[in-house]
Amino acid sequence: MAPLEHPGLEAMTEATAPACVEIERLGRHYGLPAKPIVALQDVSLTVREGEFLSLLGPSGCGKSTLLRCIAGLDKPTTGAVRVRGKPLSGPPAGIGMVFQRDVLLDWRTILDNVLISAEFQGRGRKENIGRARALLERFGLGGFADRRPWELSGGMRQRAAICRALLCDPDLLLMDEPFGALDAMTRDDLNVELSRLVQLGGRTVIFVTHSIAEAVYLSDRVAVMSRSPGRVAEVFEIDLPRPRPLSIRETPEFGRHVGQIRSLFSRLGLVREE
Ligand SMILES: Nc1ncnc2c1ncn2[C@@H]1O[C@H](COP(=O)(O)OP(=O)(O)OP(=O)(O)O)[C@@H](O)[C@H]1O
Repeated sequence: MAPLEHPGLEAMTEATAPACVEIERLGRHYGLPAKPIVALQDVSLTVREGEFLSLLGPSGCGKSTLLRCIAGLDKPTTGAVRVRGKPLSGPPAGIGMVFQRDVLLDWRTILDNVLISAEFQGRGRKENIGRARALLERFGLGGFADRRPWELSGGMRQRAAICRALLCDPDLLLMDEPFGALDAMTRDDLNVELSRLVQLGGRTVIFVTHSIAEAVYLSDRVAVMSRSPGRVAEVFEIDLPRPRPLSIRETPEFGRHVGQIRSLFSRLGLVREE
């Protein structure tokens, strides 16, 4: 069974770690060339190995489009994405993806839903059962392996979706607003679990969210996107120490990061100040 951790990378600093994802002057237009919908324009960004980067911005600014381009599920109109130096021509090897909705198959057990990613990658089911069970255990679903998705709460289903994404030990994890539909307590719970996972090893994570506090809590850097057309307006370093207990959200340093980002939101006209 492959280890759940990625030892080694944690010692690297942001400056010394090699680039994992390089986005260069990326543009994505939809619709007719005569009347295009410009979802993204001139986006350049580098995400380093082992880094947790959040894409933060209002609805419709192109966060999901950018994530799909990185996942090789959508093709840029202009510019390029390289993963570990290679230009994309489809989903790159070694990625895991978690979507806004859990997309579990109702007719399969939770264990079999988790094992789907091994099946997709042509890996043996039997060889991966132990790892799938270990992941379910770690995410508090040990007793639910034989249940069907409709027997679980929204938070439990999303946990199962995360286990599925982690099964093949991806070194690049792409998460498209995975906790957006959850209640605040479940969201806090999963934020803590994800933060622990990041702490364990040097997995690179790109995480889409609408929530400033969630982005600050989880990330090493936060890229704030502006709307129409979607661009990266500014990238913020979050130098809060890890591990990060939830109580870090009550510290002045946390408040300072949130305040800086909120003030950019305000300057960009993304929030209304009464
Ligand atoms: N397949 C598509 N065809 C046409 N337009 C699209 C398509 N996908 C996205 N768009 C448009 O591109 C823009 C960016 O959409 P996208 O879903 O990437 O935004 P988002 O920031 O992820 O939004 P949300 O936070 O609401 O999920 C929107 O104007 C959307 O209507």
